[in-house]
Amino acid sequence: MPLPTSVKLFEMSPRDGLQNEPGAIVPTGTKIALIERLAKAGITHIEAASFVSPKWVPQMGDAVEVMAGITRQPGVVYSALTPNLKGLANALTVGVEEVAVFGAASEAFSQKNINCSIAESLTRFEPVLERAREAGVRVRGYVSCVLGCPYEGEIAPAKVAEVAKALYEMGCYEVSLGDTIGVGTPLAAKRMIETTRQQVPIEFLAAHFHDTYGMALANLYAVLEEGVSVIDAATAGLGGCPYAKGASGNVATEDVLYLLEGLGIETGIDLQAVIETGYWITHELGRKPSSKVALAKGLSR
Ligand SMILES: CC(C)(COP(=O)([O-])OP(=O)([O-])OC[C@H]1O[C@@H](n2cnc3c(N)ncnc32)[C@H](O)[C@@H]1OP(=O)([O-])[O-])[C@@H](O)C(=O)NCCC(=O)NCCSC(=O)C[C@@](C)(O)CC(=O)[O-]
Repeated sequence: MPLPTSVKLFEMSPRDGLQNEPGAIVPTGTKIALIERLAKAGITHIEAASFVSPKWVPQMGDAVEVMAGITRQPGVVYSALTPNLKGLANALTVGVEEVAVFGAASEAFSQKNINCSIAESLTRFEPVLERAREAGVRVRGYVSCVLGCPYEGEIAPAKVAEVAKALYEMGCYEVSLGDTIGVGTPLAAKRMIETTRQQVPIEFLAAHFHDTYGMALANLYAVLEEGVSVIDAATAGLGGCPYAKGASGNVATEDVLYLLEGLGIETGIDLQAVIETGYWITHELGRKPSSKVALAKGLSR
């Protein structure tokens, strides 16, 4: 299949990037400033917060304040995770226009992450989608562990396809496929997409790859060749997974943009502005970006 001519980049750093940040809670003002910088760099889809239990994920405990505090730019979608009706109700109080539900292709991961089985999670999501529809809010769906699970090991592509199909048929406008612990390789990624696209049209699938084994860019190239045109990424490669030792964050936005620019694929995003944002947020967190492109290019000023 020819490569897509344009790609929608879904920025994950304020949510997936910061949710596992160890140590002190990142100040609300820093989260808001990050989101505003990302929008200024030309990113049009930003996962800004997570309305989950603060007991489970303390870093996301200020979701209401973050969403309410952003100066919203026209044309930018600020999305948030909502695992259940309580999360959605909280999100609606601050006028979200898009939310996401998140399931898994692994039973064990589903239990660890959201305290229920895959089947129970799908039953739980149904009223969330119904209520969101009534409120005019779009819902994205996630499937975790699509290329491997920290507890179950290999995951069958057919199981990924089954969960993705359930989310799509429930009304998710897009289903993002997460290599949560970054264990995938290009052939496995290709096979997983080949199987899943038989159940969900390719234009409704997104790739959400973590870079633990340094394979994320290779995996992305493999699925671009399959026709995937939505990529999730986190500026500076922020993030990790509490359930997988040594797991690193999402593939870095800077690295994805450099790859796409090299392939002549449009994103409308200013790479240098993202690099500067990556240096700024990692400085706030007391470290350096993990993006190779950011480290190679450095700061222009
Ligand atoms: C889903 C639950 C809530 C179930 O957790 P539970 O304990 O089974 O829920 P519950 O309904 O029994 O409620 C227990 C308590 O939590 C409260 N509660 C219940 N819901 C909410 C809510 N929405 N917001 C705030 N509070 C909530 C509820 O009110 C109650 O409070 P208490 O009476 O004890 O004081 C919990 O397991 C949870 O919050 N899990 C979130 C885990 C998480 O955020 N993981 C990271 C995101 S997923 C991810 O990163 C993967 C992804 C998407 O990036 C893709 C990839 O890479 O694979």
